[in-house]
Amino acid sequence: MSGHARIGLIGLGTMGAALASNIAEKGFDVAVFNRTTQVTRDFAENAGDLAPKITPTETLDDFVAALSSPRAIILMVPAGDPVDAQIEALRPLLDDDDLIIDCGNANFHDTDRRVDAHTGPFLGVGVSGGEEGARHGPSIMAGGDTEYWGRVEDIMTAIAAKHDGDPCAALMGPGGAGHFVKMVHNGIEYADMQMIAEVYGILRDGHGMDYDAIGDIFAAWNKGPLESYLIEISGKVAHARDVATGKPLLSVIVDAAGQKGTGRWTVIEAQHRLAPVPAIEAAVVARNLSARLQERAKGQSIFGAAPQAWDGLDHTTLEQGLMAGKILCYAQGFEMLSAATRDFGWDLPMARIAQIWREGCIIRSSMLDEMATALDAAPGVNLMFTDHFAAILKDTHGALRQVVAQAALNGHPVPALSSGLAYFDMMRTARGTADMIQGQRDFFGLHGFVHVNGTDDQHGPWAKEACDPHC
Ligand SMILES: NC(=O)C1=CN([C@@H]2O[C@H](COP(=O)(O)OP(=O)(O)OC[C@H]3O[C@@H](n4cnc5c(N)ncnc54)[C@H](OP(=O)(O)O)[C@@H]3O)[C@@H](O)[C@H]2O)C=CC1
Ligand SMILES: O=C(CO)[C@H](O)[C@H](O)COP(=O)(O)O
Repeated sequence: MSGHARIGLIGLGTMGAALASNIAEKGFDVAVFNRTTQVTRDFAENAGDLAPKITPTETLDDFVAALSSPRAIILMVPAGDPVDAQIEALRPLLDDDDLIIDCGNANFHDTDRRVDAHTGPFLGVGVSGGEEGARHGPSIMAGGDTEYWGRVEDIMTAIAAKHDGDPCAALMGPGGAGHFVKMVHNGIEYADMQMIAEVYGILRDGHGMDYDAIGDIFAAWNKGPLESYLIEISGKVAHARDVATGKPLLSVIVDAAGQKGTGRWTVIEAQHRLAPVPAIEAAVVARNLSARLQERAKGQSIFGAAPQAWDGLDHTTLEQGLMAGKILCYAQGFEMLSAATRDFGWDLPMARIAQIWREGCIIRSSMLDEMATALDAAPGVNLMFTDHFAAILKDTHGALRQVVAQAALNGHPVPALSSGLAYFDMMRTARGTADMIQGQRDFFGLHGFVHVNGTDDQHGPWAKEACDPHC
């Protein structure tokens, strides 16, 4: 038996409820189901004008029966076991050709596994934009077969954010490609957020500014080259007040960052791909360290507080330093996507990825439009070497250096900004210091090195002398 709803959605939490409303608002009939039935009832009751497009269901059988055939079902439940359990519960109720679409933040390895299991048509789709994005237009990164994407592309492009009319939704490639791109998006998100937090720390502890003044600076930067969602909300967060006490909100938030895993996955996967993403690594490490509240308090009691007040850097230097840092973390993210293209035989559409990140997602930024243009003009080139961004980095890396140097001299931890700078400096140093690493490796393990004359598998004098007492 098949019903009339064009698509189904399971999981009416923060994202699922917003996504279902978005789908209904765009004119598609949507059937919904939630593990806790009262949530479904509340959702339906509060649907207002959208109610005629929404079919609330209270059993999986009714949910499946409400869908038109071939069915398409979005899962918006926590990643991991809940997704497998939901698939297992659904498949016996479905026809062989019915499509399941996991729109949560799945680990792309899980998505690959689910596709390879061949239990039925499956798409792994990364969705970014938080609740607001899901409700009014997220960025959508899909992975799977072109045919399956084709079945729901009209819905996905209708609900997606638009940039000058261009939907921020696209098929990234087969299997886990969509969730891979979403994972890297989140890795960039971590680094971008961390860099902003580091500059906030300099303004608060170095310059001694109050929260409103810091909010004003972020608001001003949001009108310039740093214009982005994360800068915008950082200004709003700095201006916000705690409802209970009336104090600045930031002053009452414990400085221990949460994390659900996508940043960590990015870093682990980057190591497997030999893709250097030091700013993202630094951001993950910073979140881990932030959670060590007692140890940090102990450290302060032993060594004294680290952040020292100092005369400060002018705001333009901070703004430019943050610009350079931001470009370098996006460059690292795109390089990781290139590594996946190479290693997995995917053909990730770099410029298109930058395009679909221009609106809707958490890392949306005015720079992404320029990144899309730069990556389109120079396919396969590291973003930092493209004409446009190389020119900006030439103008701004000095500011980043000043920020990092002054922060270090005054005891302000700026791990992501300094990792960004180290990446920049390594990537602009033709002859680095790995000759010493190779010499050391050959000395203790006869691992061999490449001679500058081009001959490989060379050894130092210790090889011939079987490591006599002088070597
Ligand atoms: N929040 C965000 O900003 C974003 C989240 N995501 C991803 O979207 C997915 C959903 O996140 P979000 O909406 O925030 O989560 P919520 O916690 O708000 O909602 C989770 C939903 O999943 C249901 N659920 C939980 N566990 C199970 C289970 N074992 N079996 C079946 N249903 C279950 C819950 O039902 P019940 O009411 O019964 O508890 C609820 O409807 C996650 O993968 C998340 O990482 C992606 C982008 C942004
Ligand atoms: O995917 C998202 C944004 O793009 C989610 O909000 C995700 O939860 C953010 O990651 P974390 O919780 O680890 O900060």
